[in-house]
Amino acid sequence: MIQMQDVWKTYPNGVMAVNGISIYIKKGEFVYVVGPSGAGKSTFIKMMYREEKPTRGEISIDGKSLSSTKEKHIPFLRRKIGVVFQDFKLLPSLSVFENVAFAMEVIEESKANIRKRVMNVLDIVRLKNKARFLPHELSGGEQQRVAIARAIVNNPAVLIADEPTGNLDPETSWEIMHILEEINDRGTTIVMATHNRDIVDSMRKRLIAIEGGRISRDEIRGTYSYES
Ligand SMILES: Nc1ncnc2c1ncn2[C@@H]1O[C@H](COP(=O)(O)OP(=O)(O)OP(=O)(O)O)[C@@H](O)[C@H]1O
Repeated sequence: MIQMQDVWKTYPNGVMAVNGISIYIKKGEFVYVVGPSGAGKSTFIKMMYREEKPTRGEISIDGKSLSSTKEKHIPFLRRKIGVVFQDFKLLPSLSVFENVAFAMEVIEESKANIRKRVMNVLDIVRLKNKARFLPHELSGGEQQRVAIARAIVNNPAVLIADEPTGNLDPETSWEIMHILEEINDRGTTIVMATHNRDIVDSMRKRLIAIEGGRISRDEIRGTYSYES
């Protein structure tokens, strides 16, 4: 599903953020990415959705190489990948429904089908009853649930989450995790960078630890064990 072969990333300012990472993530896996601040976690996952390009090495998603994908085909590739951020990134003047519909691939879709699909994903994140609300009328956890709905509306093969619980209290973080687990149960591969020790240690999943831009641990049901 996701393959990286000896991937390196040096930023233009000379910072060597990722230094020779090779991994294979299978379809349907749930993978935590942990490590100290500045270890290279965000850079590692940004390269998966082509927000950053590797300086060296090969990345492929679903057998398709990211480096040989032409710029004009990047949007098609991105549709295979949904992304969720720590700070939600919702459009403030659009309702919950519109935020999700806006992200939907709508070529040759009837209005009724768009509505059906949007309401279906709002149901998955348990926000059907708030479809008309604006983002500022929602709690942080609800906003993150909208962001998750938006990320899965095109039915991506992979959902990438960069510290999705970073701005949320523990109880709300757990709600988000249960939703991500449900989405994973439906077959979506999930890669999640996190500093949340409790979650990692309770929901034991594959764990990739990054330190100094390299993989320091790759465990089937790993524990956090970092100073956070
Ligand atoms: N756009 C950029 N330009 C230059 N350097 C960058 C850029 N983005 C990140 N870096 C540097 O690359 C290194 C790795 O950063 P990255 O954001 O990948 O770490 P991280 O593990 O996600 O950290 P955190 O847990 O604090 O989010 C850091 O030294 C950081 O300062």
